[in-house]
Parts: sequence; structure tokens; C-alpha cells
Amino acid sequence: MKHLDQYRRLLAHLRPYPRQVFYAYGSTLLAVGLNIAIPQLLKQAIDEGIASGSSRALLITALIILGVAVVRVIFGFAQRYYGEWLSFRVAYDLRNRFYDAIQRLPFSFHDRSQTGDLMSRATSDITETERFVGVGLLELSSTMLLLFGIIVAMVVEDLRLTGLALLPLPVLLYATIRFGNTVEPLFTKIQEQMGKLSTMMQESLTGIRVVKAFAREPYELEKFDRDNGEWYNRRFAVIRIWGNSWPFFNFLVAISVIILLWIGGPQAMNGTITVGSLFAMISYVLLLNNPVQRLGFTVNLAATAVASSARVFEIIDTFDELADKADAHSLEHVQGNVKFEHVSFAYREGGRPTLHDISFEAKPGQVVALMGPTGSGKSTITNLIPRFYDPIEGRVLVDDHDVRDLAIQSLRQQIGIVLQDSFLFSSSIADNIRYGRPEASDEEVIAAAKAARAHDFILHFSEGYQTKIGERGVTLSGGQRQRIAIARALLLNPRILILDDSTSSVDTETEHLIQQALEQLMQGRTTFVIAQRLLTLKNADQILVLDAGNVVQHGTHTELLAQPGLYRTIYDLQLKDQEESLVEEQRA
Ligand SMILES: Nc1ncnc2c1ncn2[C@@H]1O[C@H](COP(=O)(O)OP(=O)(O)OP(=O)(O)O)[C@@H](O)[C@H]1O
Repeated sequence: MKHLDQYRRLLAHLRPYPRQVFYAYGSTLLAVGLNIAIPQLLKQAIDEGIASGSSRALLITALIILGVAVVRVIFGFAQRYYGEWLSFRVAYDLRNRFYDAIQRLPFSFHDRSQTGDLMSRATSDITETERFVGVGLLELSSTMLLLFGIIVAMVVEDLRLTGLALLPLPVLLYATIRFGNTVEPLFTKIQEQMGKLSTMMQESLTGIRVVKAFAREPYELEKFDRDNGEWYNRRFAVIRIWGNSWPFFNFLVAISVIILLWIGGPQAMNGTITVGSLFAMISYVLLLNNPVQRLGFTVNLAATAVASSARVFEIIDTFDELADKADAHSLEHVQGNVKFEHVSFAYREGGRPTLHDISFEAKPGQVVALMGPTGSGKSTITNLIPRFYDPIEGRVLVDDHDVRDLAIQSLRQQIGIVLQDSFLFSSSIADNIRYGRPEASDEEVIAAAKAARAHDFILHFSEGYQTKIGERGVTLSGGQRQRIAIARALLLNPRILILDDSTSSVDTETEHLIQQALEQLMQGRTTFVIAQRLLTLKNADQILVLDAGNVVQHGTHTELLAQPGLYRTIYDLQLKDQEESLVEEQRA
């Protein structure tokens, strides 16, 4: 079978739990054994009780059947209990491994992936997989065991009659396998569609303000309805195949019964076999009725699990191209020297380079301002320092170590990042500030917030530092969020800093506070700043002027202003206006 490897891999998830597997499968085996015993008991009741008129034999058999039924209930419970236990445990393990992969995988992976699709794999696909690995697999094993046990019991009873009665069996097995192979690719399509729906849901939730602002709710609804309808059609197609198949499965069982009556009936009449024996044979075949009816369901589960687990494993197996080397060097005491040596970079392998042959050196404590038109590669340069991506040519060095030779965690712990749209988690303000250093004391958190000019507004909330941010808490303004992000970076006390000084969306008072906070943050650290403000540019030790991924000019504000080029053009067009307010600010 082509999916054998996939099943093997799924089964490997049961290996850590031998005790539970033993109980689950042990009770299944015993429950099946007891099921098979019942027709024998009935045979005895007929042949030794009814036929010979012994009510005592009948009573004893009835009591034994009662005992068997009670014990079977206990095994049935154990089977269910441990089956569910295994289901949830496998789901727990898979979900953890999936989350671990998502945390571990580099930016390039997240650039390619859609959040909604990943969410759908983490929820719907793992649920489909867990249902099979625990309960589904037990049920399938139970059916197979029962089938095998019944064949053996029937052969012992009467070989020739068994051969005839089970003639439809190969058809049943063939139809089951064919059914599984037909529905499996359909399930892959169903789960892919579910991924698409989740992506759409996630996007419209994230962008709900845009949807409402443009009054596009009807359009979004129609788009969603179309894809939801497609999901329904795909799901229904499977149900149709299933619906067409299982009555057919039951029909095959009915044929076996007919054969038994047709051939075995006359034999019982002429005494070749006993009536009890014929009854037992028919009971055996009828025992198959329920499992065969559920066979479609279990095969369905198996097929979904193959499709879904493939989607889960695809993420878990994704190669992490940025994984630490075996002999990765751990960065301990950093000076903060950052050097780019002939660095070229492309976001996609084989794609057009975004950066071309960039070289410069930032000495410890220097401020390097990056400026240039939108899309010129400013953020891309800053992405290479914490090794969010690797260059395609050249080297990025921190304190003369190629960042590819460093343990990535140790490198990133030395780098603080404050961007314009800093993300905050939905937890307390204090927890957000200590995100990079969970062990920081309350005093340190407060000191960082004070330096980031955030302390005062935090104290205005009734719960102060314990105020919850986000969906179940307060909504912070852009300027407040940025100052929390600055405090978060300050607490990390990084040697290298990456920040964006644009504060366009806030009032002048807040802008002033943010500037003060940023200046405090920059002190004594090697800083890369995506510069929008004249003051930042004037204070920078060096300015890299970028255009279409090339450094077209390099120098200080005074040097660059003195020569013709992009810097002077941008200065004339955008920055000159700030000169006046700067003079006023300095005067004040
Ligand atoms: N994750 C990504 N995947 C693919 N291409 C990207 C990615 N991020 C940026 N780019 C592309 O790389 C180029 C440089 O982008 P970058 O964000 O570095 O520019 P920027 O100078 O910071 O622009 P802005 O001032 O508008 O933020 C752009 O053409 C952009 O489309």
C-alpha cells in the first residue's frame, strides 16, 4: 500500500505509551474473543438444551452468556477509555511538535506560509489524525481481529460450509481497499479547502477595519460563501461515495446468510450438521454486520488521517536552513562591532536580489542611519544582522564572527529591535516589558519604563503595571505601544539596536517623548536606525543612502549635504521643513 510509511509513522506515535497500548489492545482482543464465544454458547443451548429438552442446560448457558456479557462490557469500557486516552495523548504530542516547528522555523518559512492555513493544520488536521490513531485504529484492529476470529471459528465448525459462506469476503475486502484509496485524495482536497477557509477567516478578522471602512462586507461574505460552498461540495462528495458503499457491504453479509441457509439448511434437516451448528454459523456471519457497517466509517477515518497527518508532518519536517551549526559559537560579551562584507541578498532562492554588494562597518557605539526611498532595502539590511535571513553572497560579521557561525539565540539576545508597528502580547504591561528577560525584577521593569517615558501613562491605568493589554484589556495608542516596545528593548540591555524612528502617527508631545526615549535607548549601543527625522540623521555617525538595493551614498549629514546626489534631493524635498522646527526645539 502506498501509504504504508505514513501509517508506520503514525503508529510510531504510540510507542512511548506501551502500557496504555497494551491495555487498549489487550481489552480489544478479549472483547473480540468473548464476542466469538457467544455463538458457541448459543449452539450449546440449542443442541444440548432445546434439542434434548434440558431446561437445566438452557439455564446454565443463559447464565454463562450473562457473565460473558458483563465481562464484555468491562473490556468494552477499557477499550474505549484507553483508545480515547491514546487519541488525546497523540494529539497533545503532535500539537507540541507542530508548535515547536512553527517557533523554530525561520522567517523565510513564515513568508511562504499563510497563518490561517497553519492554524487549520494545527487544529482541524491534528483532530482528524488523533481520531484515527487512538479510537479509529482500535476499531479497525477490532474489526480485523473479529474477521479473523470468525473465519477460524467457522472453519473449525465446518470447513466446506465456511468456504461457501465466505465467498463474498474477497469482494468485501477489495471494495474496502478501493473505497479507502478513492476517498483519501478527496480528503486531502477537503483539508486544503479548510486551510483556505481559515486563511480567509484570519485575513478578514485581522483586516476587519479595512473591510468595514470600505463597506466591503457583502463582497467578503460572498467570497467566503463561495469557498465554504466548495468545502461542503467536497465533503458531500465523500459522503455520497460512502453512502453508496456501505449498504453494499451489508448486502454482502446478507448473501453469506442466504448461502448458509440455502446449503446448510438441508444439511441440518438431514442431520449432517446439527441445528445448533448451523445457527452458530449464521450468528458468526451476522456478528460481522455491525463492524462491516462501520468499516466505511473506519476506512474514512484512516483516509482522513493519512491526508491530514501528511499536512501536519509537512510542517514538522520542514528543513530549518538557519539551524545552528554543530560547533556554533555562543556570543557572550559583545562589543557591538557590525560589518557587512560584499553582502548580496534575495528573499527567494534564485529570485532577483534585493541587496547588491553592500559593504560597511559600524564601530561599537556608533549610530548608523539607513535612508532611501520606500522599498530600497533598509529593513532588509536590518533583517540580516539578527540573522532572520542569510545572504546569498558575502558575510555579515558581529565582533568579527560570521553570524552563520554563532548560536542564533546568543546572537539575538544581544540585539534589541523596536519597529514602528511593535507587536505586544495580550498579557500585562509588566509581562510585555520583561518579555526578553523574564527574570527581571519589578524595579528593573519600572526603571526601563521610566527611561522609555512610559511610566507616567502606565500609572494612569487603575491596575498600573498589571493592566492587561489586548483583546481582554485596554487598547493602547500607537505612541503608547511604541514606548512599551522601547522599554522592552531597554530591559534587554542589548549591545546592538535596530529601530525605526518614524513617529508620524502621533502628536508632537508624544513624538517628543518617544524621541527622548529613543535617544536614551541608543546611548552606548551600536544602533541601526531607519531614519525619517532630520535630527536622527544629523546625529548619526554614518548614513547609508540606499536606492534599489544599492548603497549609493555613504557619509555623515554634513558630507552628504555638500555633494550632489539622492541625499540632497531627499533633503530638499522632505527634510528641509524639519530644519526650522529643529532650530526652535534647540532654542527651547
Ligand atoms: N519578506 C519578504 N519577501 C519577499 N520580498 C520582500 C520581503 N520583504 C521585503 N521584500 C521586498 O524587498 C524589497 C526591499 O524591501 P524593504 O522592506 O527592505 O524596503 P525598505 O527600504 O525598508 O522600505 P520601506 O521604507 O517602505 O519600509 C522590496 O521590493 C520588497 O518588496
